[in-house]
Amino acid sequence: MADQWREAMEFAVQVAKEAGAVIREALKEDVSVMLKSSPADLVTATDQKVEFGVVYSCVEDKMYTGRKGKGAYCNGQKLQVSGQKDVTKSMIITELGSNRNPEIIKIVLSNMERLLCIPIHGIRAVGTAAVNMCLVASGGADAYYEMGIHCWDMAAAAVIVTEAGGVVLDAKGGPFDLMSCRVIAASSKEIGERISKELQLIPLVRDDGKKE
Ligand SMILES: O=P([O-])([O-])O[C@@H]1[C@@H](O)[C@H](O)[C@@H](O)[C@H](O)[C@@H]1O
Ligand SMILES: [Mg+2]
Repeated sequence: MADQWREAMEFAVQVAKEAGAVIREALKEDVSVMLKSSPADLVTATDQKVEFGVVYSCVEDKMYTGRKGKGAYCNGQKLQVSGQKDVTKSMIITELGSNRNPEIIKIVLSNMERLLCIPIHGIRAVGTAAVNMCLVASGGADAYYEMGIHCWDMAAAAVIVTEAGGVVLDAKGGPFDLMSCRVIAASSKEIGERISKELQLIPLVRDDGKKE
């Protein structure tokens, strides 16, 4: 796993340099620094725009990478979303999340119920936002949505999804907002927007602390 992290680090440093970003010394240090500071994904932004993302799924030993305008890859193989547009044929990933407030749990479950009743084909939960989004990028699922996650959960994978031909949207529809703590990643705009119509929003505190 350390080798994979080093590879991710080297890729990150190389792309960041090309993008003219200032690289923090910590990024060049030992892999253990990264393991402490970034558990699942690694991302560097230029002018507040995400340029590239790396997600490493240690369970499967899969390294997902995506770079704006240059495509998305898994272990070197080009990624492409399923392209599914028909929500009734869609396999959707979501998570139960970590919030144990009974009112929030009710919303999470009722959102799943509404989607199942459209009907959609099925729902899966893999366990982590970053890998869920990469599954959409690789065509293994047609969409993923979640509310209550953070910018570090989705920044890297958002590039990977869009570079694989998918879309990232806000959970209420409209443009994706990295600081909003919610996302829909989909294989097509049609499926993403259809899902957003069914979702009751969960009250959240944004990552940047701004009011909605
Ligand atoms: O354990 P935690 O960091 O609060 O939160 C988890 C996230 O890290 C994960 O990416 C998300 O998809 C899960 O649903 C869960 O919420
Ligand atoms: Mg987390």
